[in-house]
Amino acid sequence: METTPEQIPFLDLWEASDDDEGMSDERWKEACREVRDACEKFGCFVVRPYDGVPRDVVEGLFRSMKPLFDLPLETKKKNTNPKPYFGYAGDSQVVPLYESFGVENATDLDASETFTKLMWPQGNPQFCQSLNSTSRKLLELEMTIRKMVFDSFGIGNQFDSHVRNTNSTLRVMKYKASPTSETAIGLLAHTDKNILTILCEDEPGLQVQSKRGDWIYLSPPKGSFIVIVGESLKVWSNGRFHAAKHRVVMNDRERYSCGLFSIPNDGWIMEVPAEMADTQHPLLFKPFNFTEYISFFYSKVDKPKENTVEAFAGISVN
Ligand SMILES: O=C(O)CCC(=O)C(=O)O
Ligand SMILES: [Fe+2]
Repeated sequence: METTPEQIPFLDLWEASDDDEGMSDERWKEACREVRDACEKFGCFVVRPYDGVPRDVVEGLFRSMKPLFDLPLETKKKNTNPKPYFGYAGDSQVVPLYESFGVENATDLDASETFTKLMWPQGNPQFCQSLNSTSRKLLELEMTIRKMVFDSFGIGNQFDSHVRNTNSTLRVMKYKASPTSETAIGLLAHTDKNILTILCEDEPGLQVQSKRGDWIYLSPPKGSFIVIVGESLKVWSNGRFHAAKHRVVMNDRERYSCGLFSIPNDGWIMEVPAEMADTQHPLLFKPFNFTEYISFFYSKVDKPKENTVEAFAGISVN
């Protein structure tokens, strides 16, 4: 049977909004519905370029990423972090084309300066400025989308306390081109464990798996933002949202990307809000410590590869 190819939604969230006035109430409500719908159906959507994140901010970061990845390996390795993928990652046999740096709380100027100093002890103000401004702008976008999610369920009053229990990390990534004429895996299929991920890329390569199981190749217009629902938000939504599985597939061009990840604070006990469970939506997750879940995920204990959060904190409903 022929089926029509699925399309990841492209949202023009700021369509028809006045720069000074922002979004009208009406438009805000509509945007909340669009965001919720995309999170439920796909766990992923694209936000088209808009003035809130000026193009030159992210482009400035992309320009300084090549010199960053060209630094000597022993310098790059100075960016250490005990959490997997939060420091420098590279030189991996599993994903040989992939390399990345995580910068925790890069929205704080101090954190951006510390990272820059580690990489360029003589200083690199342009890089530091780009890293910090991009992180701030992407976090603003993340918070707007997160607020839309809360408002879409009528619990916008819980947004501030949620934000207080979260932090953010900026990750910059480089993927080498495929070494052969065939495509090659840049990053293995996975779901993100955090709340929301906002990605920017200079070349396409990201594929998202639909609920039906098809891999959808995303090739959004330059300057767009790809939003991915993480498992923490899926839990928060009591399973209404889909944490989209995604991967990177490389062709003959190298690729740079950066992502802003909103993340539960260490030790935070994550709980489904009471408003999200009712007779039609029985409670699917018991409260759990986010840090313990991450340790479980990366531990060697026998666990399912899929639906790991269900195995850790799921309540079975019959
Ligand atoms: O490089 C990308 O576009 C995807 C990166 C990603 O999925 C991740 O870091 O979790
Ligand atoms: Fe990811």
